[in-house]
This record gives sequence, structure tokens and C-alpha cells, in this order.
Amino acid sequence: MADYRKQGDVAVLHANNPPVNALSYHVRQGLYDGIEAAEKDPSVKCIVICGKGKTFPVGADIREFASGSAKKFPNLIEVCDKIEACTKPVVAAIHGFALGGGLEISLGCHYRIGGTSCKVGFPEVNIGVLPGAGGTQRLPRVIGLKPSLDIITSGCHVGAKEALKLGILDKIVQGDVVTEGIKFAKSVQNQPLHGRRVSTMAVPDVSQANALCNSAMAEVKRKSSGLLAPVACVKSLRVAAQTPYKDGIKIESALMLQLMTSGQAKALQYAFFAERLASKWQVPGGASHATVTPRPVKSCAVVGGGYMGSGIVMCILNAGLPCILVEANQKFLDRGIKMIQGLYAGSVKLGKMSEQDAKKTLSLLKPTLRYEDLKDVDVVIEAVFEDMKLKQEVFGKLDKVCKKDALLCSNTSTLNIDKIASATRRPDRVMGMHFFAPAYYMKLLENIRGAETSPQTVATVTQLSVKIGKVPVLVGNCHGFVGNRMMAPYTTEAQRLLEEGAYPHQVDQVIEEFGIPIGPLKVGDLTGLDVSWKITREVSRMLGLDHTKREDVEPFGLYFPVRNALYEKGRLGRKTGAGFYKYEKAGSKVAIPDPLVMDIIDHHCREEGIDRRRIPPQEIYERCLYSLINEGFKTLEEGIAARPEDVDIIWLLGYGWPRYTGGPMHFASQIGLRRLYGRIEYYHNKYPDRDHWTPSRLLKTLSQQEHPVPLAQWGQFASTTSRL
Ligand SMILES: CC/C=C\CC(=O)SCCNC(=O)CCNC(=O)[C@H](O)C(C)(C)COP(=O)(O)OP(=O)(O)OC[C@H]1O[C@@H](n2cnc3c(N)ncnc32)[C@H](O)[C@@H]1OP(=O)(O)O
Repeated sequence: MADYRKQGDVAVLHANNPPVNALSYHVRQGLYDGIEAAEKDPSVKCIVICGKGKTFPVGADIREFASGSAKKFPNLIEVCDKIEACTKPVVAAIHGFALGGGLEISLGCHYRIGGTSCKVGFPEVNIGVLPGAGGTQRLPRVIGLKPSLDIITSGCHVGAKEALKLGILDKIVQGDVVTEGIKFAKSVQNQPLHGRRVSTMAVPDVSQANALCNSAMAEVKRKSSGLLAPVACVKSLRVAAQTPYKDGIKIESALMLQLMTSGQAKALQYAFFAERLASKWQVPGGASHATVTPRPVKSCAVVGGGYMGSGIVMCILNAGLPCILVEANQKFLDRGIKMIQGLYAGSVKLGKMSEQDAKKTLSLLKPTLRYEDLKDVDVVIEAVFEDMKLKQEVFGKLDKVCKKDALLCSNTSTLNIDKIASATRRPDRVMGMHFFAPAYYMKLLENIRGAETSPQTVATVTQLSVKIGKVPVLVGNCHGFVGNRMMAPYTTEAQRLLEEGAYPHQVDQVIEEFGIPIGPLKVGDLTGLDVSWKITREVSRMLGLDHTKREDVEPFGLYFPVRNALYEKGRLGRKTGAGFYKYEKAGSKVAIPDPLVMDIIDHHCREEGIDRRRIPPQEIYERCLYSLINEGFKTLEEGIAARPEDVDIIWLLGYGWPRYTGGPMHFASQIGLRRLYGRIEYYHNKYPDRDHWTPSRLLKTLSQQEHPVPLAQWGQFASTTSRL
């Protein structure tokens, strides 16, 4: 709703819908009625629109898009037009954020003032739509087409100073923005409104409209291939330059309708809420984010200053927390410090950070060679080499020196967290924190709870994860957890396809066209074929198998003859300038299909008596993606992943899965679970020896329901199909 109050001859309208004043039906109605009441009241001379609590409205209520309430009278266009048509001056007093529909409301006002820390923007492209309440028509009339194209197609926030410079804000004010808004409104209450109604203005840089829009269109197509919303934004902005407002707004609405009904908008909005759901954990037994209080974390330590460890240190320092870095010897410690210092120097050079801030942040780092220095820290994150024996050794030492209630966490990507915890006398205070590289940049944190991890440990680690800027997803303990476990069948199928008839570039092309930025074989080259070779050896060893014996490893999906042949020839990937592809030189990024690799593959097939066949792109697509999705359902049925949304966030933020499909689980719901199950069963019959094609029980159950089960209800079926 919106609160209406009078202060002297000023009517103050507060949008009141915590926590972010989203413009749901009651808020729109409140604003509309408020303007009408103020207009009718002869004692009111001017009006201020503002937001209750921490922000100005941040946009339409995204949940209303699906329910249809967004269309109810008055819709946002009608509210903005009502404000603009008011015969008394209306001032938007902005604090916090004015985003999307919130910014559109303010552009409907005759004046806009903002607090020093306010931010404005049109983030609609991030949720698959456009500023559909006149934003694409009004903004260019205020600030010109060029900056409007940048702001609307990027979805970026614009700070107060920049907004003032551009002309979005008329004034920046210190102190309470509503008090200042009232003062400002009084100062303009006798000014004529002619020239202040944005829809009547001309676009200033209209003469360059074609050139600007053509280049913006080329840019959005290049940058966001496959995304519909940025393209629609450019189209709508071009219309603003060519058409009067009354016609432009109709075209904007038509484009909005097209986007709203596209699968992309639905998927992106789903991803928006899934991301916010991620940190709201619950564990079997009922403890949850809502019931358990985290312990305060005042200091941290990281063991291991390699690439991952250094990145983790930076996340902690960036959050303003002191961090001790421990290394095994001076050489490694110096290397870690140098890496961290270098990355901060880079940020300063790029203008992302001031030299003073970098210095201040770095002063929170305390390098040491002595484990004893960790005796007072609240949380330790171990980031040593992925080797169980080594990790257990480190945890044993930590357990001895760290205070009793300190949490001990392992940055492991695959290893059994219970086994690591068994090296301590505090398994209830041990957790996995699987960071993604580069750790200072990637937002995902896959947090792994062991069998004995206490709810308070989960709460504390989750809170710390959010504090260091991550999106934490709580998962259970199994080999590879959720992300890497699902990765396994995907990469296995990619490699098996090579033995049956495909070449690396053909597999990667299908996956990249789907929207994953780097295909699985290019990822293999990036990670290093020696690394994956060693992982296969380690996993085989853990299973008691001889990794050199085909008959041993093949039934476990660990037989990769093409990869092995390349590895044996010293083709280790990008770093050696040759792997599944060739590269101009060692370290180059551009992967070039290599006839030599094709010969190696052909030779292997001849030796094995394999008749190579043409593999259609659809088969590549299904075998890589559906095997991965099937594994995702298995993580759900086993309770390793708590919710389908969690699986999706892991793949969206950690593995480059295209956000406009919502993630593997949302994508599955769009394919249709019956159809998906049918295809998985088909491949299971074709490749009965590959365990990853055994259909998930959960998927089977869901696919057999008479009506499609909404994704949010899959969890109810997971418990009945669980094998655990
Ligand atoms: C005709 C259509 C016209 C216009 C189209 C639009 O206006 S589309 C909407 C455009 N606006 C946005 O996309 C803003 C989205 N919100 C944000 O970017 C962030 O929430 C924000 C404002 C930067 C605040 O971030 P913060 O980290 O402080 O909070 P958080 O994101 O966790 O949000 C708090 C809770 O509010 C819910 N929420 C946020 N925005 C909306 C929204 N627009 N509609 C509905 N709900 C919203 C969010 O889900 C959180 O809910 P919770 O239940 O607490 O998890």
C-alpha cells in the first residue's frame, strides 16, 4: 500500500511494502489514489513520493508477473501517467534504490532528488523483460539515447553522482531525503509544469538514433547471444527516438508482452528467486536458517596460499575480516602473498579500488608459517592439495592448535567431508566449503554438511559465506557433492561420443550453441588432461581398481582412452599448446580443431574395431545434458541436494549453465519430465553398462504423475523415492 499524509501544504506519499517496496497491486493503487486525493485537495500545493523503510520502490513486484496481478488497474503505466498528468508538482525523493518500475515512477514525477548513496537503474534485462512502464520511452527523453542504451541494456545500477551528471536526478541532498524532498517541493510549487512532463520532451540526440541503435544492437547480439530482452530493449529505445510517446508506449507494451510470454523471462525470474532462496537452508531434523543463531565470526585463517587459497583469502579480506594465511614453507608463503598483492595492484590499476583501500585491505592479512598462530581464530578454511591424507594431516594439526569452538572447513571439490572430519575431535564443527575458481570472483559456494555437522556450524558458515559476498548452497556429502557429481556423466558422455563418431569440436559446438560458454572438451584442455588423468587414477584407487586396466575401470565410467592417448603424447591441454585441440602457443585461449587429434581418435577406433558413425547434434545434446540432469535428480532423491532450485543455482553460478533456461532442473521441467524420462530410459537400454543412465527414481515417479508436478513440489516426492 501507500501511506498518505499531509505536512503543511505538501502531500507525502510513502510506498509501503517491505522489504523493498515492490510495486504490487496495493502499492500502485495507493499511489494512484494518493495522487488523485492530493489533486482534489485545494490545500495541497505539491506532492512528494518516497519509500518507507530502506528504499524507494525497486520495481514491479516480480511475483505478480506470473499471477497476472501486474495487469490489474491501475497498472504501472497508468500510475506513471497519472503522476505525470498531475497539475501540482510531484517530486520523487529517492533513497536506497529506484529500480525498474520504481525509476519509472520517478520519471513520471516532475522532479527527482536523491540521497548521496542512492542508486537508480533498469535491471529488467536480468529477469528477461524490459522497462515496460514507459522506461524505454521516458529515460531517453531525459538523458538522451546513448546513455539510455547503456543503462537499459546492461541493467547496471547508476550511483547518485552519475545520475545527477546524466540528468536523471535534479539534485543530490544530504540528510533525510523526505525532509529535503518536502523542502524541494515547496521551492518549486509555483513553477510551471510545462517542460517538466517527460513524455512531452524530445529525445536530445535523436539525429544519431540510427547509428546509436545499430551499434547497440550489434553489441547486445555479440555479448548476450540468445538473450531476447536486450534486443527488445534496443528496439523499444529506437522507437522512442522515432515516435511520439503515445505511440511509443504501445510498441513498448507489445514488446513487453512478447518477452513476458517467452520461456526466458519465466526462467530468469525463477533464477532470481532461486538465488535468494539458496541461503535459506534447512537440514533433516528441522533445524533451519530461521531457527538457528549463527556464532559471530571476527577472524579467519586460510591454510594453503595456492591459487584457490589466495583467492579465498581475498574474499575474507574484502569483507573487512582479518585473515591469517598459513603455508608450509617460506617460498610458498611468499608466492601466495605476491599473488594476493598482485591482484590488488591490478584492481587499483583498473580503477576498481583506490590505492588507500587496497593498502587498508591488505593490512588485514597476516602471513605465517606457524599453525600455533591460529589459536584464536573463529574459522579456518583449509585449501591444500586435493589429497585425503594431506587434508587429514592438516585437520589433525588444526584440531590441536585451534580453540575449542573454532570451525574447521575444507575447500574440497570432491572428497568425503566425514573422513576429513574424522581426523578431528570436533566433527560437529567441520564443514566443506567448495569455492569455485577464481575464488575472489565466483559467487557460488557449495557448502557441504557432514553426518555430524551441527546446525550452528551450518548457520555460521552460511552467514560467513554471505558476508564474503557468496551465494551459499548447502549440500550433503557424497563424491563430487552436487556440481562435480553432475559434471561426471556429462564429461564422460562427451568423451564416449569421441569413440563412437564425433570429434571434439562437434561435441563442444552443440553444447556451446545450447549456451554453456565452453564445451566439455575445451574445459578438459583448460583444466589440464594431466589433472583429469590424475583424478581418474585417484578415484580408481579409492575404488580399489587399477586405472591402467580397461576391464577394471570401464564398468565404473572411468575409461577414457582418447584422453589417455593424448595425455601419453604430452598433450596436456592449453598449457602445452595441445590437448583435445591445438593452440597457437602454450597458454593461448583459442582452441583450433586439430587433424592430428582426429587421426588419433580414428586410429583408436580402428584398433578397437569400432565402426565410427555420424552422430547427429541432437544425440550429442541429449547424451551430454540429459545424463547430467538425470544425475541432478539422483542428488535430489538422495537428499544430497535439498531442493531443485539449489541444483540450478549451483549450475548457474558455478558451471556457466545458461541462466535463460533457469538451470538444469528448471530446464528439465520445460522439456517435460515424461519426455525426458523416456529419452533417459532409451539411453539406459542402449548403454546398460553405464550407471549414469540408470533413470533416477524421483524422475521416474514425477514423470508418471497424471499432471506435471510444479518444481517447487518435487521435494515432497523426493523423500518417498529416497534410497538412503
Ligand atoms: C510493467 C512492468 C514494469 C516494470 C518492470 C519491473 O520493474 S521489473 C522489476 C525490476 N526490479 C528488479 O529487478 C529489482 C530486483 N531486486 C534487486 O535487485 C534487489 O532485491 C535489490 C533491490 C538490489 C535489493 O537487494 P538486497 O540484497 O538488499 O535484497 P534481496 O535481493 O535479498 O531482496 C530482499 C527481498 O525482496 C524480494 N524482492 C526484491 N526485489 C523484488 C521485486 N522486484 N519483486 C518482488 N520481490 C522482490 C527478494 O526476493 C527478497 O525476498 P526474500 O523473501 O526475503 O528472499
